[in-house]
Amino acid sequence: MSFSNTLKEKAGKVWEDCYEHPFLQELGKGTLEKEKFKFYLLQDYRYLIEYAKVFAAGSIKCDEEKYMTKFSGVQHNILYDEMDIHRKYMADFGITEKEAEDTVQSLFSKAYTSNMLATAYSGTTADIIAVVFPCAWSYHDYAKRLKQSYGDIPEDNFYKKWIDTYASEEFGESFSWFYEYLDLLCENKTEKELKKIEDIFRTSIEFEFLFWDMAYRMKMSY
Ligand SMILES: Cc1ncc(C[n+]2csc(CCO)c2C)c(N)n1
Repeated sequence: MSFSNTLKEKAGKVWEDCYEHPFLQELGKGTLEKEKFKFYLLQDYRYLIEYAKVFAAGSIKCDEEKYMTKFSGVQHNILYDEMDIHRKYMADFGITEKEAEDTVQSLFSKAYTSNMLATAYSGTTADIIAVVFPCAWSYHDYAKRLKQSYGDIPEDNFYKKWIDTYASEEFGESFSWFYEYLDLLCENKTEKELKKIEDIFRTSIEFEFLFWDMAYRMKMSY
């Protein structure tokens, strides 16, 4: 198994704790309270703006033209495609773009994106891939498993679009270069350096747990 593929196992229990979180399980069943999803949506919209900046940093630090294009492509996809899912759900809720832009980032979300941006500014391209990797990989993994657990998501599940988008093969393809590029960058790293990459990866998935939990409890702060 390649180094990148081992990271999920190495991250340990927290990966499964996210999947088992009531926010995701209720989303799969379609029973999640809409107020909770609305809270998530607005926080996630703000989160994605900060997250997109991490890819710009990746692009600046990247020496290979091929991957530089990939970094800037993901930034574009976040701002246009991914945030479009949010805009569609926001329209259902009657939320204006101005309201979304004016949303204050919660304490947990700020901590998460500050950690990502600190890594992006001070780290290497391998560190940058490691810090964003769990976001894409875990969403794809969880959405696919929700589909398996709850069967094909029925039309009347309000969260169908969300689940189907992240579970799609197209979405899986969009970040397959994370595995390839991280493995390439890690080829000659020492044990100590690899351990650092594992720590960065695990910290992000731990923040993912806090993000689900924050949304479920609709908590802005401690
Ligand atoms: C808190 C939070 N974590 C992860 C994602 C998922 N996500 C964000 S950008 C992107 C595409 C490229 O990595 C994906 C899958 C999210 N929306 N919100």
